Amino acid sequence: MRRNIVLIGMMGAGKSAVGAELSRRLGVPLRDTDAEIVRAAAMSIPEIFARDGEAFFRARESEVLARVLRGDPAVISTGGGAWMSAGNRDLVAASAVSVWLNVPLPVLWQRVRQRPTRPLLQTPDPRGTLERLLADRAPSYALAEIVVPVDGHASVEETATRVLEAIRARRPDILEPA
Ligand SMILES: Nc1ncnc2c1ncn2[C@@H]1O[C@H](COP(=O)(O)OP(=O)(O)O)[C@@H](O)[C@H]1O
Ligand SMILES: O=C(O)C1=C[C@@H](OP(=O)(O)O)[C@@H](O)[C@H](O)C1
Ligand SMILES: [Mg+2]
Repeated sequence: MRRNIVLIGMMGAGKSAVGAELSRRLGVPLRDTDAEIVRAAAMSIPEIFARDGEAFFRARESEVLARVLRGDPAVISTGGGAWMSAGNRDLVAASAVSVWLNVPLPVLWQRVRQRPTRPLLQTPDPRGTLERLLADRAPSYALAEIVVPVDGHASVEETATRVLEAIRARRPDILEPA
């Protein structure tokens, strides 16, 4: 593989799960920015948000993203907010292909509703919050180099196949051996 593959999209889009499947298939490491932040801080994401705030988390996220982009080609699963920073988008564009997993709101909601792991959804109306975040972020996500629409029926494996097909169609160079 000749370039990093960076998965972007909303909470629950499948960036972590599909990223893991892609890394297995491609035989390259998976770098999940949330997991790297949690490991370095030795705290969970809700703990980091509660103790240090979102701005602190975003700063660590940008540092981790820059570091993993400099490494050997990998599949990089970002957190849903990473793509909202223009600086992060520019960094990704310089050394990676960006792939938006575009998942409809009802599917996202089904996946994230029971989980206390996403501090941004700890609101009185988490579905409304998710809907507003999607509306705010979709125009930025649409700037991704590759957009993969994912419906609620596609498994993680099928979604990984769709991603590889989309990359082969748009950027066949990327999947050649480095
Ligand atoms: N295509 C899919 N089909 C079924 N379940 C999925 C799919 N993608 C993700 N999931 C499940 O949805 C949940 C959220 O996925 P995750 O990979 O953590 O999303 P993200 O990292 O984008 O927030 C996980 O429980 C995951 O197993
Ligand atoms: O959308 C966001 O702003 C966030 C998404 C989360 O990652 P996932 O997209 O992997 O859930 C995590 O980075 C944090 O809770 C903030
Ligand atoms: Mg994730």
